[in-house]
Amino acid sequence: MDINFSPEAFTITHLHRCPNLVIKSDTPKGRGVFASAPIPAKTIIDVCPVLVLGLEENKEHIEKSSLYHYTYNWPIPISSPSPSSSSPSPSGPHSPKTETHQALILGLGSMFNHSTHSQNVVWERDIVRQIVTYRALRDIAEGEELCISYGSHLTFKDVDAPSVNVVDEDINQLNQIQLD
Ligand SMILES: C[S@@+](CC[C@H](N)C(=O)[O-])C[C@H]1O[C@@H](n2cnc3c(N)ncnc32)[C@H](O)[C@@H]1O
Repeated sequence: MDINFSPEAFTITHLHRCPNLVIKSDTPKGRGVFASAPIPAKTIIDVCPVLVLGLEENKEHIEKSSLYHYTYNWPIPISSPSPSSSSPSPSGPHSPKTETHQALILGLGSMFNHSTHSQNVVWERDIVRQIVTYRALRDIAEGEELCISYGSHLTFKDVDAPSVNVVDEDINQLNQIQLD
């Protein structure tokens, strides 16, 4: 049977993965992605498909499993309220409303560790295609770890963080992971 690969027949997402990468195990952050050769700024590191989770399955199953540490916020556009609704949107009348789901990022996306001060990889979500593209933020030297930012609410103790006395409030902040 012939399959029609013309652009009109499918939504095509072109994939790229930078070849200059290795995974190192047993680092202080667990496994991590490292450069096996220099990577110039703006290089596409990986294009990763995502698995968007339902709110219920995330709460009932994923949050209770080790997959919890591999999920990231994923905004889903929701339909706007009826024009007769009297309550204005807090972010303005024309802002699209979203519902925050969680998504499991496939490919290398789930292997990038967090760095607050040495982040060298940025990511971009494509909500419609359900893709995250990772790019080098600057030139990355051979041997350097490739790190993204998970944001400020971490679920673990950041091994890169300067050693200060952690107060209770800081510990409370370690209870949620999010990318933005
Ligand atoms: C998405 S996974 C990253 C891959 C993971 N290191 C592995 O071995 O599968 C997120 C987990 O990596 C670890 N991690 C990431 N960044 C870290 C950091 N800065 N300090 C300590 N642990 C980190 C934490 O255990 C976190 O829950």
